[in-house]
Amino acid sequence: MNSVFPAPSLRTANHPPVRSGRVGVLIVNLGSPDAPDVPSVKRFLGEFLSDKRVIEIPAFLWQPILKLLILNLRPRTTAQNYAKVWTPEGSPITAITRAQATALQGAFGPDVIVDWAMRYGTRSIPEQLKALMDQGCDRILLAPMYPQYSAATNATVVDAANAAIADWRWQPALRTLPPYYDNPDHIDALSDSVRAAVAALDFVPQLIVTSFHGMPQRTLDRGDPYFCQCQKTGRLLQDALMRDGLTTPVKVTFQSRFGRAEWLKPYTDATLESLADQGIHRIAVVCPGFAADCLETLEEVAMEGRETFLEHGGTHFAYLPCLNAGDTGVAMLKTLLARELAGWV
Ligand SMILES: C=CC1=C(C)c2cc3[nH]c(cc4nc(cc5[nH]c(cc1n2)c(C)c5CCC(=O)O)C(CCC(=O)O)=C4C)c(C)c3C=C
Ligand SMILES: [Fe+2]
Ligand SMILES: [Fe+2]
Repeated sequence: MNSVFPAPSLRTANHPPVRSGRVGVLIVNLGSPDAPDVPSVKRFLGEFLSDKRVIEIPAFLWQPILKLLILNLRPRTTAQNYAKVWTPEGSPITAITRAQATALQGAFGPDVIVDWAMRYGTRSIPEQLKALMDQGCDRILLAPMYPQYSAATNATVVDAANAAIADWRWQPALRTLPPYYDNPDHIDALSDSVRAAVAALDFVPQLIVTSFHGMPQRTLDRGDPYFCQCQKTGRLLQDALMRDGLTTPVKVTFQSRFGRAEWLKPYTDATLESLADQGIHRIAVVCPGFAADCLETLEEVAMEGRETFLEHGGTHFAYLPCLNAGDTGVAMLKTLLARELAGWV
């Protein structure tokens, strides 16, 4: 067989110069507008909310609502909210995702390039996949920064990557980091970070509220595992905190409801309104569904959530940050990613 393949003409052909043999790791998060202003937010929301994985309503019904109503009304408020959390390095989620990739650069050896991309907005998945391929990465590990799987987050990252390489002649081999909601390294990192943050407070919380991003209830009915994975993260976090001597109860809630349909319950805002009536006046809130702090955690929970709780009889509120690019979070990501790179490096 070897003597007839490849054909002699191909054996002697001059191949254009190519680089190969390296491995890429692409950290991916959701994305942000380029600036906290109305045109940028409109562009960002236009792309994000046109994704059929995010809004599961037929386009002929949804697009008129999006274009005529949502994109004319929502960007003003959303831009004001972004302005409250914007940093000199840009949107928090962008700055933190960049810092995570920087911290992981070199962690897997000289032939593994760690890069980052956003599913929506600037620094797109197609651009960064191309950049990795141009640097010789013919094997790429996609790493969606979502601990719990949902079609609206993880699946759309894989869709975008597959669409990006669909017309390439030489495609890289792709792997995907699985959801890590119950991974012991993740749970330990969460538990360590929550314990350290609680120990640094000047009050003793009666309850730890975990606030996960919400999803429409019908996504659960249709088989999305997100709700159950959030519940399991909450339960395992409770167990790990108990094991390590913090007996404060943990409650799972869901934030960021969008639209009028029923979303996963209990809602974070309604919970914060009702806790004081149940005798709970001192709480710590943490968002274990987010690998990086962002608009939803910093504005909606740490700012608005605090106000809601204090206005409804609460006396002490602490927001505990996400794992972000801190040592604990980066060490955890390094362990998880190294496991997925097995056989490649
Ligand atoms: C962590 C997982 C996330 C899930 C699940 C999710 C589902 C989901 N989100 C919307 C609508 C919006 N989300 C918005 C912001 C936003 N969402 C996530 C993550 C998840 N979303 C993040 C990390 C962010 C913040 C991005 C940032 O720039 O900081 C927004 C924009 C803000 C606003 O206008 O309120 C919308 C809208 C839906 C409909 C949905 C599930 C189907
Ligand atoms: Fe969202
Ligand atoms: Fe929100």
